[in-house]
Amino acid sequence: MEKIIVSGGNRLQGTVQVEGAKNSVLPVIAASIMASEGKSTLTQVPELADVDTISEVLRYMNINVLRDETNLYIDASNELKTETPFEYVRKMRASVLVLGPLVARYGHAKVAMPGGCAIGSRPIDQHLKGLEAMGAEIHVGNGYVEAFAPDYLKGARIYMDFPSVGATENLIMAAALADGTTVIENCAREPEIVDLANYINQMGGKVVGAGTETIRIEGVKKLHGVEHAIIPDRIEAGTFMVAAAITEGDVTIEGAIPDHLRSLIAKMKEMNVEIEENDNNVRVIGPKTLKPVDVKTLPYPGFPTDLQAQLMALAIKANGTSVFTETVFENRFMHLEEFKRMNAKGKIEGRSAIISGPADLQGAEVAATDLRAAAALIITGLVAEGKTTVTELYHLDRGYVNFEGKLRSLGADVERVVEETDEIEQVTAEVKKSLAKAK
Ligand SMILES: CC(=O)N[C@H]1[C@@H](OP(=O)(O)OP(=O)(O)OC[C@H]2O[C@@H](n3ccc(=O)[nH]c3=O)[C@H](O)[C@@H]2O)O[C@H](CO)[C@@H](O)[C@@H]1O
Ligand SMILES: C=C(OP(=O)(O)O)C(=O)O
Repeated sequence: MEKIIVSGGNRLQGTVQVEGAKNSVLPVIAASIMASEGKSTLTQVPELADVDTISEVLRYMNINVLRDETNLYIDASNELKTETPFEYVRKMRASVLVLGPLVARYGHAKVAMPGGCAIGSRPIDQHLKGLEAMGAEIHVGNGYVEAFAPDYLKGARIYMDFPSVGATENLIMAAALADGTTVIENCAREPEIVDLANYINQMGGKVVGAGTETIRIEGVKKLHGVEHAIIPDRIEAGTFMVAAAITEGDVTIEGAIPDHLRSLIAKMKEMNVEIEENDNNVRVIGPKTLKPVDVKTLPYPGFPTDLQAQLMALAIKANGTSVFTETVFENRFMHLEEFKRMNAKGKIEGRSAIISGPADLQGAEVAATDLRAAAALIITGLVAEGKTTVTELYHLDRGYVNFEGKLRSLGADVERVVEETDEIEQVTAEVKKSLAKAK
């Protein structure tokens, strides 16, 4: 098993480059399914486990997908399968994003139901309600969701119960090839939604209003492949901003778009962090003393749930009591128990976590509970006394490219090691070897 070992005490200094956004490239790759002509070339694609997983999904469907470092070449002009098996959804919930594009192009899709994950049940009722409004017949059973639209989808007016990111993306894609115009109200406004809309419009689609609470999509007959550059990952950028601040460092995050980070910048300034905004980067200088902060996670442009664990790490070092309220997911404070193993002080009350700082952080063995918690625990290890070991790194690799290497380039004492297999595993391996010889 792999683990990351980080030794506390080093200030981070220098420049780090942000990758393309995981939460943009996944829906964009899903949308490429709708290109019945031509090929798509996606650039600034992050080399993440989730990108490999969704690429496997597309190959299963008979789509040609080739990767060359941060470029992805997709040719969906073949006749495609309209089903995807559980094995992919098990690895990555975002596989459900192929539902909308498949129903839009073929009038049929059968996709394994995405289970929940550690942070919550994460149902897809909003996705299905919108597809039904566009005329799809939905069957759920045996762990699968199947959508039928033999006369293809029709434009509709859809009011979302709340601004679900994935549901907004699935419905934009479904509407792009529907017959007529669709209006989606109370939809998500994330920058990744705007990036998806831009890609679909480059393909020949007609999407207007992305980034606002109402999006209007005029269905077209067909879409074609295009070249598209993925926007920078605001969550990775924010993660490195916190890493700089917590170590009293001085780091420039190249590629960060300040306008995508307004809520984090505001909260970090409240905590006495110095932040310099430039067109294509953000410079962060961490203070000797941090002030506490109150944060409530909300749909964009509110404070992002994906930066909650990271800012909590910073609050653990602040002089005073901070309150974090998580309104997006029902179970996204599991990292607090791991922080407490490092001598952090905090407790959960309902949907809020109360953090009492500053803590005298001690290195410990901790386990990642989701991909953002993984990053937050490593960041906390940067300022703990002694060594911190972080396991369950498959979480981290879903959302960060070479996280420990980038931290090392900024001066951190951090390495990824492969844990020696334990005795039972070693004995098992030896027995297997002997049996093989005996045959
Ligand atoms: C690949 C990707 O882009 N992932 C992001 C996306 O996830 P995802 O698209 O899954 O997040 P949603 O915005 O859909 O979910 C927000 C909340 O709504 C609930 N919900 C969602 C859909 C639905 O039909 N019914 C329902 O109840 C979810 O369980 C969750 O509690 O947005 C989240 C919220 O910004 C981010 O944390 C994730 O990083
Ligand atoms: C929750 C996240 O991603 P996903 O929706 O892919 O699980 C995240 O990026 O923090």
